[in-house]
Amino acid sequence: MVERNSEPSAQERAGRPFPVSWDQFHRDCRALTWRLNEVGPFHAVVAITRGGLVPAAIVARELGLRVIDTVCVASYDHDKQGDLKVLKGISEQTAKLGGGTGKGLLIVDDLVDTGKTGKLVRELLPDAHFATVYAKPKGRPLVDTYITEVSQDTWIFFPWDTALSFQPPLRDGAA
Ligand SMILES: O=P(O)(O)OC[C@H]1O[C@H](OP(=O)(O)OP(=O)(O)O)[C@H](O)[C@@H]1O
Ligand SMILES: Nc1nc2[nH]cnc2c(=O)[nH]1
Ligand SMILES: [Mg+2]
Repeated sequence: MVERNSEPSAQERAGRPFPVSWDQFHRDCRALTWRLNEVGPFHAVVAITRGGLVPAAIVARELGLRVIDTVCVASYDHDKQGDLKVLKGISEQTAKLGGGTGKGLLIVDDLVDTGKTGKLVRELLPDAHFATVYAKPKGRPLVDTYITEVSQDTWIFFPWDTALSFQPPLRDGAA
């Protein structure tokens, strides 16, 4: 565990682990697309980096969309949330497709937690449709479409951040 000072990280505060496999993530992204298919059509997908890139690729593939842009945001340093910074906004071409307000654009992220990232991107593109795969209660009101809600004290472990590892048997003190 990376610990930089004595303050507990967001991950430690969350406590309840929710590991997601590639298979599960793919299934959840497909389920998200089923819902989005009823809402569209969309002109383009806007992925919130970096976590939004993976679901954005799957959703774009399923919806037949080939224009994919990014809003690049830096906030959590591993698992501690600092000030939000927009490192890159959408291109002029994508902004035009969204009529300046994001209408007809589909913003995709892996999850909303506190909602800070979602709020910032919604301010940039108020009329866009915002979809995430997972949602925690604080951020949920910001999202138009999501698949699975988890409690606020859950920490989601994504497959690109994790690896298979040995677990000791319950008898030997495993949690
Ligand atoms: O609702 P919030 O409390 O703002 O948290 C949600 C954001 O946190 C994670 O991204 P992170 O900032 O960790 O960066 P990453 O996508 O580059 O991993 C996640 O991918 C969301 O974008
Ligand atoms: N991986 C991961 N990143 C997050 N960023 C904010 N909340 C979470 C979470 O539950 N899991
Ligand atoms: Mg992110």
